[in-house]
Amino acid sequence: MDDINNMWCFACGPQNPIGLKLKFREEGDTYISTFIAGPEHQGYDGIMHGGLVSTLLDEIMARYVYAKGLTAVTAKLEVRYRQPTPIGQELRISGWITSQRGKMYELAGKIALPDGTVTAEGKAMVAIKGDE
Ligand SMILES: CCCCCCCCCC(=O)SCCNC(=O)CCNC(=O)[C@H](O)C(C)(C)COP(=O)(O)OP(=O)(O)OC[C@H]1O[C@@H](n2cnc3c(N)ncnc32)[C@H](O)[C@@H]1OP(=O)(O)O
Repeated sequence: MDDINNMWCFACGPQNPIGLKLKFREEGDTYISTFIAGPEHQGYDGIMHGGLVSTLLDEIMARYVYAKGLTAVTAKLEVRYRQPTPIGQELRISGWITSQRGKMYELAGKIALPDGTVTAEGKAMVAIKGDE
């Protein structure tokens, strides 16, 4: 999982030509990204594909742990699709750590529209690989 190959991460790799190219920032104890889905990201017309909604949540949570310098993999992911996530609107994706026990972190995340409407919520268990 070296940084050269990580440049091809589907969600955040700058070299992946079909990737989502997410960028991140930390606000307090919350990790944030934004994304505007296009027609190529939809399932039903106008609605982002649920698998990609899951990808956004998976990424914001696991990558927050990775951003802390740890080699992190998602061990478990739960997604609640509250409302259809539209294409063409800026999505605010946020994630935060809720607990840690040994090598296992628990995180929560959500996706919100510009008006604050939450379209999806996630919970994840993120495991640290190796002796870190
Ligand atoms: C630029 C780079 C981008 C960085 C961001 C990355 C974002 C992408 C995130 C991903 O999508 S990563 C890809 C999807 N995930 C994987 O491929 C992970 C595959 N699974 C594994 O590698 C291992 O199963 C894992 C490291 C998660 C756990 O294996 P271990 O051998 O370390 O643990 P083990 O199975 O022995 O269990 C150790 C403890 O954790 C617990 N555990 C393991 N998996 C669990 C689980 N899923 N739920 C609950 N508990 C779990 C397990 O019960 C046990 O508890 P106890 O010690 O109390 O007995």
